[in-house]
Amino acid sequence: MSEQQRPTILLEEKQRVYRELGIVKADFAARGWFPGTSGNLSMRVGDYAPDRFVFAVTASGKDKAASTPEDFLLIDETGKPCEPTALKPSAETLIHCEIYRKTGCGAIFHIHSVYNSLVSELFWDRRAVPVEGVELIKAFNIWDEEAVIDVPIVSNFADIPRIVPEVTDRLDPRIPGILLRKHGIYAWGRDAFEAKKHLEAFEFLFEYVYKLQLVRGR
Ligand SMILES: CSCCC(=O)C(=O)COP(=O)(O)O
Ligand SMILES: [Zn+2]
Repeated sequence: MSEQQRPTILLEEKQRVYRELGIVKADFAARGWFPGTSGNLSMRVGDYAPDRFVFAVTASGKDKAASTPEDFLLIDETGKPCEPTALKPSAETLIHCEIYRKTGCGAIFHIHSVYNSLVSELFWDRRAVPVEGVELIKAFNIWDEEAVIDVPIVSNFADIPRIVPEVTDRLDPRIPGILLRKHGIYAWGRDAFEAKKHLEAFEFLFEYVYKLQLVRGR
């Protein structure tokens, strides 16, 4: 996107988004959701447009439990920084771009946890984690009696651009999340509040599904 075409980002809007992401980052770090510098967060900045947008994303490889003035940078829809910066965007920025493009969401949170990694491997043969009739499915605004959902799982590759088409193919408009095999989960929502709600629900459900398997001796 050329300098001229780029939507104007108000300084106050950028600061508001950085502040909000900083609060989420500290919260998730306190829960142990960023082991070994893993995980990344992003949030849209400015006006929404389906094919032209800007978002703030975490800088790559940082200790996400620490709070510094260099935690976030602005990225355009192609995955490139929108302002001159020495910071490196998250290595997984292209996955964020694709999720924004496909879903129109406002915030995306990615974490690695033991339970999301376990279920992504346990159910790899089905390419989805089935969750049956658990109340917390309602967190995804699915209110059917005894609802059954399938949380998609896609291959994980060291080469991130190879993951992008897998995400494109498997995104389910009803399910605001996707698992990368033996890697972690991406969860999203209209805003940071909703993305966090979805992520918390996924993590609860993955722990439940895993423990249910154990209890049933499978
Ligand atoms: C050490 S974790 C490996 C990379 C990863 O999966 C991740 O979530 C963090 O990458 P980033 O570049 O966003 O720090
Ligand atoms: Zn990751």
